[in-house]
Amino acid sequence: MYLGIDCGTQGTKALLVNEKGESLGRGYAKHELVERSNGAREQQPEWWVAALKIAVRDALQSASTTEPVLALGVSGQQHGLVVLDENKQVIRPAKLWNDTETAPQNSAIIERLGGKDAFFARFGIVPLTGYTVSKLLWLAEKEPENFARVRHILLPHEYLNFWLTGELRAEFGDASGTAFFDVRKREWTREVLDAIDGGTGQLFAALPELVNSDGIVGKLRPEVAAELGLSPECVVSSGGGDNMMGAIGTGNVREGVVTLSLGTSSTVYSFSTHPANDPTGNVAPFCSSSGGWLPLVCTMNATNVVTGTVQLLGKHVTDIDASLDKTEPGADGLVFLPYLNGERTPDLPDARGSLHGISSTNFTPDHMIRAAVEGVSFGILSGLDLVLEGRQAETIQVIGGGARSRAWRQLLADASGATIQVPEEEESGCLGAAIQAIVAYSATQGQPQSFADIAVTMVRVNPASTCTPRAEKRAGYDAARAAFRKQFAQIYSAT
Ligand SMILES: Nc1ncnc2c1ncn2[C@@H]1O[C@H](COP(=O)(O)OP(=O)(O)O)[C@@H](O)[C@H]1O
Ligand SMILES: O=C(CO)[C@@H](O)[C@H](O)COP(=O)(O)O
Repeated sequence: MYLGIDCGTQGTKALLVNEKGESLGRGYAKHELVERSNGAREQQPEWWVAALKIAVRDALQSASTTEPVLALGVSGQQHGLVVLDENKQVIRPAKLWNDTETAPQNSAIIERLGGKDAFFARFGIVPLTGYTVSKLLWLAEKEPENFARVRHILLPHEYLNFWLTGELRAEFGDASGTAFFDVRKREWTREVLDAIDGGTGQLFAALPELVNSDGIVGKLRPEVAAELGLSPECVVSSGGGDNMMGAIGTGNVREGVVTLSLGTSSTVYSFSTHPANDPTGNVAPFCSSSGGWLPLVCTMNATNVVTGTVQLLGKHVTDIDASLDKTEPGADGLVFLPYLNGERTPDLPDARGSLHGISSTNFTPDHMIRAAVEGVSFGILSGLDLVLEGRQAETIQVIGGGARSRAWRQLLADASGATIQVPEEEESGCLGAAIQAIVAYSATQGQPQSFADIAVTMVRVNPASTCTPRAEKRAGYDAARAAFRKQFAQIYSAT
């Protein structure tokens, strides 16, 4: 059997599968998250390791078979910065993808490279707040002693691969989210790092070697294998960013498939054979982890806003369906701009959330919950329009914790006009990582299999979760989206 591990923002999941795509066991452990009012969002890499151990242990204990795990793959939250010293020890907590404390450094690095247009022309990407590059400049400015000690730069999934195998390696999909990577040439860019370390070469020398998305990083360290209850012969694939692995796990390895994730972040993406060409940076031109590219829009506020709202009102996420069922599109005029953590798309790292249009008829918990769900959904549906360049999606694969809400899925169907499907295996990041492990393992056996072939066998839709769009609701959602855009423009058009 094969193991997929997904280190998300809120927790780490592990999934055991066979080559038919049947899940054989699973485990989960939560992470702590340090959030400060200045926008800092940090985690200790050792927390991910601790959660991985619990998740893998529980997956193995719950497994219906004792077959050996032949290969594993790791999916990880994108963009986080892990820095190691000369002894390969972690120097400080990782700043995460949703850290907005580094917004000034993001602007500064763009200016140092000649502005947004010049950055895009040279490297095919425009750094947004949250990408890895600004975290390095922040470290240089705010913690020069720590900066001087940096000898290795890793992303979260690469750190876990390092812990598992002892090898320092990177992979194209996750590397493309650093903004010190040329997404067109698929190689590291020294120029961007020179603008941070003054050309000493310190940072460029700290970059790991890149391996192909179907390649392997190594085998498990014997002591790690013993601790996890796995064989030291277990192969570790290159792994990748959680969106790249979610793409594989939803069959988004060919053009025409659309995936929308409702996790801590909300993301929407669709496989492409060429890099996205958006000089505004709104559509991220990331590489996929199955050989091509993955144009992607990410918003920083998703289930945190909805979960926070229901909890504030003394309710539970399972109450969302009832609130959506009891209220109509537009929440009777209540508009929730959901930028509690600042925002990445639109590019407003210092924004904050706000409620508008409160009246005596809509000032109820149900309307408040609908307004929160609509605020998050309208933001990511605008992202969908950007990724598809205005084309209508026929079906969308929805994943992440929010996909569990039947009424939220129906809202997405009604507002987008697309049929919403949920994969049979809900943990798409884990499944994608396991599929990648199978691809990598098959190559070591001299019988290489392709991502597309395996996805056809292993990725299935759960028909019971499908939601088809209701034409009679479309006008209400179009009006609600227009009201949302108008409110947004009133506040932010001058910025
Ligand atoms: N039925 C539900 N409806 C809406 N949100 C839910 C539901 N179940 C779980 N969630 C939310 O999903 C989030 C976790 O999603 P997940 O995709 O696992 O996040 P991440 O990968 O960022 O760690 C939590 O905020 C949780 O409250
Ligand atoms: O920054 C991005 C995408 O570019 C985020 O999607 C992170 O990869 C975090 O993912 P989740 O924890 O929400 O799954």
